[in-house]
Amino acid sequence: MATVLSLMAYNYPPEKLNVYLSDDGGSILTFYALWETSSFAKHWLPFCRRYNVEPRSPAAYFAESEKPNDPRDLEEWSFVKGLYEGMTERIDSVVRSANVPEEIRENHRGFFEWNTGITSKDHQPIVQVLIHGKDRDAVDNEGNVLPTLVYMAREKRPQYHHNFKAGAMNALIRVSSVISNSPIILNVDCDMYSNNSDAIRDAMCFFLDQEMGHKIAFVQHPQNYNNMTKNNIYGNSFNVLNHVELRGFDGVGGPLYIGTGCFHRREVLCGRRFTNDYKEDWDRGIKEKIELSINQTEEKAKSLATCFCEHNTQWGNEIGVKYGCPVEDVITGLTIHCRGWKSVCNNPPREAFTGVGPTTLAQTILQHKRWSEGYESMDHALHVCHSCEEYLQCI
Ligand SMILES: O=c1ccn([C@@H]2O[C@H](COP(=O)(O)OP(=O)(O)O[C@H]3O[C@H](CO)[C@@H](O)[C@H](O)[C@H]3O)[C@@H](O)[C@H]2O)c(=O)[nH]1
Ligand SMILES: [Mn+2]
Repeated sequence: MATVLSLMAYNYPPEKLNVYLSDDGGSILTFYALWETSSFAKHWLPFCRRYNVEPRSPAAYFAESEKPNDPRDLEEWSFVKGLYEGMTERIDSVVRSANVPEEIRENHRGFFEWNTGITSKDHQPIVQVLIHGKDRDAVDNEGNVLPTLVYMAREKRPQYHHNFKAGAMNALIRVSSVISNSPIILNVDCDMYSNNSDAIRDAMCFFLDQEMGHKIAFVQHPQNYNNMTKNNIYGNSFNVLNHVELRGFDGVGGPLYIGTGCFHRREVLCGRRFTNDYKEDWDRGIKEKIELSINQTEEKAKSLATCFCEHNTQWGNEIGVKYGCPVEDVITGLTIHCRGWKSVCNNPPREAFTGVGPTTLAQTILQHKRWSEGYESMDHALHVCHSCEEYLQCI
């Protein structure tokens, strides 16, 4: 939930921010935690703005920040810290008992989705708009608009292949297209958080650049970790990758997509090829006039998160994140480059994203096995693609 709060608290107009949590486990516990988070956000966001808080993950901030000296600041700091600890204690206790009590379930209609005894591998699509930015009552404790906040769990059925993270990302692209449809999509893995509240503004500078902006498909940030061991004996902090290779890719039109901390143009992710006269439609977001009620929007979104909706379509192939490869991110980035686009690696002095990476030998081996298998399967796929071969030869 700290990830979600760090993203909701970006230094960016809240009416333009829409945060989606994709829960591939389809768990009522995650839904409960997000429902709690939506209330805490009403205190956290104004607090972040007033005190220019960094980082905006409350877990990271309270773990590293010093108590303020000014008594009035201290009072507010302690109040918000208390609210955060209260929330995490309630969530931990519900998770320990693996049950959301009836008196809590009555507070939000979203809990009804779990009334039929669903399991993580067999359930209907769930989309719940917890905060709707256009709702006049959806304001923080200072009366400011809140970002839209959506919970989603795509449909899972044992007889349908779910395509792992790529499948989840594609469902997210479709669901968000009927709720916000913003031209830029940022994806952040659940084990990372935003560490720099200006990261959206920074990334937008690349997309809006008068000379180069129209050529840029995505802005990728390095994957930094804050849990590395002192001697970093398995090399998991990826110093060479983050500080040399990612930048070095500039020579061939920019880095590949590495799965998290990446801002994409929606249209490009959905398969658009580059043309020199390309112009972004910055007003493409859902317009107020044609807006449906929250219920209608949720129903429409659910229909786009079913197992069946990708049947006989190009999703996972020509449209969206690619299927069939354990490194779905890298192959998707390559495909985008092959369609003529460029990308940018941005590594601001205050790291834009950070999170947890592998620290033990077992975790390291598991990750490298997955990546090696991914690169190997990609190698086969790319030999049939002429423009990819050209790009690879440049590398
Ligand atoms: O069936 C799945 C599997 C994973 N995920 C999500 O995918 C993300 C990444 O998964 P994680 O287990 O953290 O994988 P890593 O090994 O850390 O993944 C690295 O390698 C992947 C493949 O190259 C990239 O997608 C990741 O961004 C990159 O951090 C997480 O947010 C998961 O919730 C799903 O939504 N559905
Ligand atoms: Mn990870």
